[in-house]
Amino acid sequence: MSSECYPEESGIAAVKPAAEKQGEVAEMSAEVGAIRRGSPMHELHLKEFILDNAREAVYLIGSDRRFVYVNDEACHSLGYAREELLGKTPEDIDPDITPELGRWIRAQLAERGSVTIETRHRRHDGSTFPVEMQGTLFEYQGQMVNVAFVRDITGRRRQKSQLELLEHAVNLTSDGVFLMDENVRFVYVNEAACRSLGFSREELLGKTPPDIDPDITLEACLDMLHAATAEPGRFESRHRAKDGRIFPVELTAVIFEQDSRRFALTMARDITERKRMEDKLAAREREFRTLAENSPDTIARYGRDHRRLYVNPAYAAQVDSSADVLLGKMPTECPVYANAAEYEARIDEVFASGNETEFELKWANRDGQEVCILLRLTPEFGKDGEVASVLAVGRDITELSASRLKIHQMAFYDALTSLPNRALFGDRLRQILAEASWHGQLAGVMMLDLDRFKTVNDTMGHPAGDELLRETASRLSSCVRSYDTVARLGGDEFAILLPEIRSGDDLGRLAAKMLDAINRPFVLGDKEVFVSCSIGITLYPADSTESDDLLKFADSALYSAKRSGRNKFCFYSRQLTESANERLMLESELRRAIERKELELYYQPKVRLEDGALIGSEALLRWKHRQRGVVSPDKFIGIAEDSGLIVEIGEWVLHEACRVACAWNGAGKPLHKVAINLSARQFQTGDLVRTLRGVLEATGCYPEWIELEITESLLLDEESEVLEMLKAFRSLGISIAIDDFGTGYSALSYLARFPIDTLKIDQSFIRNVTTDRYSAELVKAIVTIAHCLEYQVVAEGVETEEQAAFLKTHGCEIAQGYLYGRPMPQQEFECLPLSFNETI
Ligand SMILES: Nc1nc2c(ncn2[C@@H]2O[C@@H]3COP(=O)(O)O[C@H]4[C@@H](O)[C@H](n5cnc6c(=O)[nH]c(N)nc65)O[C@@H]4COP(=O)(O)O[C@H]3[C@H]2O)c(=O)[nH]1
Repeated sequence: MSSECYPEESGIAAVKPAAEKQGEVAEMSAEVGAIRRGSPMHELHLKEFILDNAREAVYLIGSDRRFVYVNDEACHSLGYAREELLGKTPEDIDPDITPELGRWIRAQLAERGSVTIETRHRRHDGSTFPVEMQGTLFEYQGQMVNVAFVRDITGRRRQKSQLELLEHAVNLTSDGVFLMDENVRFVYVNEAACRSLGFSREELLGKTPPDIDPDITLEACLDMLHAATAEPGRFESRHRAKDGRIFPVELTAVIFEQDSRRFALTMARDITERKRMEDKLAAREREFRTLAENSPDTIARYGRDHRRLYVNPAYAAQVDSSADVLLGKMPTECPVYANAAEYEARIDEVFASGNETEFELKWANRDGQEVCILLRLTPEFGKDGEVASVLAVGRDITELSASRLKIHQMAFYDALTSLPNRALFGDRLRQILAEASWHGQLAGVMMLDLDRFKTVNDTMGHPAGDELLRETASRLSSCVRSYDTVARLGGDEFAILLPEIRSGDDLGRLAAKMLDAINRPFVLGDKEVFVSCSIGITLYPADSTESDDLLKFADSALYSAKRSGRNKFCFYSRQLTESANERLMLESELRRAIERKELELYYQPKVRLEDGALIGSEALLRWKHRQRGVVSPDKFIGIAEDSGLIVEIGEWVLHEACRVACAWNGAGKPLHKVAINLSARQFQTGDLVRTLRGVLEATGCYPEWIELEITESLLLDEESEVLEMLKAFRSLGISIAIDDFGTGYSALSYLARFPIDTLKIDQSFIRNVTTDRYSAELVKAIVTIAHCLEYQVVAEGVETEEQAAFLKTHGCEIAQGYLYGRPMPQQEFECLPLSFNETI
């Protein structure tokens, strides 16, 4: 809108009238006036014809501001009949003419003779449309006449707004837009083009590309314009800004024709930042190459198809190959890695996740040695943000891996047998219990130890002991399934973990199999050795769900197996635990029993069956506990043996028994032998002979006044040492009795080799001797064999006269049992008669 002729706020554009048109219209209007006032008819018709066929609407406005003439176009464009329009005023058809505008138009006409404005006209149906109205005022025959030519500018307005929209859009792009005519002069540039070069639009228009591009000539531009096809071309060049600054640009040019004229449209993008990034990338790539080529670590780059895109010299050297061979190959192709498939899977993983990962790659080198490489796979991202390649950096950790394995082996495996050790067993146990709990499965834990390991170790030496352990480990392992665990906990103690079992019976069967396996002879050096083992078994979850408890329970079951004669297996029961706790308590109290003088010896008479004479006694230990009362030896001797307290207690017993033997023997008195029980543990200290000698000396007891009672198992367990000690006792003049004969191995063969004087038939045979034929026959056989070997026979647990009579009849010399008296204190014993013939 031009502000020179109309107030801006009116919103109506005023346009200067063309001078020629002004003259023509004035003349025509004058003619119209003349016609009305009686000009010749043909002229009148001609002029009316011209006006009615004009493209513009024509209104002739009289001095009273009413239309005195309108042409056809005026009627047509407004939808009125001529009669309807004539007599109307401009305000009737123009909704925008306010009184103020009307005054302004009139003033313009009065002052300048003409006025052009853009306004709106309203049709008969009420719709409006934009128009350009040109009014001219002139005086005709003393009258002021105004003729208005009105043109519908709807199309022009639309075109204009489209152009404005286009311009706005072009200005929004950050790329510079240059439109060049056939002389490659800029005929249009957008704001971005001005901004990037620092020129105003006016400065740029009319310039040519060489004015802003130091790398191009006008001739080249013209050649391009005239030679180029309509296909857009893209190339890089440089632009020079108004201040002389030169910067890189990417140009996209397209040539087109319009109204037979050639134009070139060029879009220019400032690529300073991109170039900087590319330079930076190139520098980084150079840097990477220098580092990679000189790195002692192996470096390889992989594409999405697992094929190598790059390998550094260290890589080629390590696999003893060359880049030519390695490039383009996949890990599964070359070189042959043990876990190449995992390698490729890891590459896929990095491509998919975009995260780096690490793993150990193993392969055999040229010499067949296993090489271990720690590989780190790192994603390399492309411009699109996607992983473009994966970089694999490898470090040789063969030595580290070997020492790590060794440390692991040392920490979790037993060096001698290579079995898992206690720590690993504990770990696996916890893990298996967690799994068993999740899957609702049963599991078994066994504790096993060898019954005669100490003997082998002591008599055949440690190398033989080691061999025995190794062979035991191998036999046990061969008894179990691959997913069971056999561990060596220390010494001759083994533990077995058995997941996924069906029932306790499975464990029983397996334990029996293990007993058999260990019972087979072991060849140690050039000797054949027979060993047995004891096994304790506990069951998850029946016995406990806690790993520590299960170990403890298996241990107490093992103890129980040992107590019940060895070469056996035993299941854990709650009673076992309770008795174990009880044992622990008793053990601590037993330690104080001697100093508190709670121990006492009772004596049970031994009677010669032939004449009923009291010929001796057996010293039997009693513990008079402050709270518990008299504690039976069955309850505490075992504890004393296991804890080692038996050595001290045994010495006290020897002292006490010898002291009493002195009292009951001597001048004028018949011989009274006091039998003293010795436990196997006392033999193991090695000091027993010296101790006994010392006691005899200290008490003044004669060796023939005492007899030592040992069990058969002692003869089996500790063969050579025991034999030596027994010989020493014999040489001192002390007699030896085998206690509880018949309950153990009853292997008579060994008896002959030991210096034994007496066999004591176990009371279990005597109990039924008169009622059970088998017991009777057995007792008779024992008596016969004993006599053959020149041993004396003592029958234990004689409770009835019938039993005594049977024994007497069958040649048993001595009897002991409640029939003659229960074990009793010394004073009470001293009141016994010297012969039982009359009393019984
Ligand atoms: N039912 C029945 N039992 C009879 C009869 N006659 C004797 N007895 C019991 O049979 C056991 C015989 O002792 P033992 O076989 O040497 O078996 C002994 C022995 O092995 C051990 N013991 C006792 N005192 C000592 C000791 O001072 N040192 C060692 N190492 N062991 C001892 O304790 C075991 C048990 O001793 P006690 O309880 O005193 O039990 C004694 C005795 O009281 C009878 O007619 N009927």
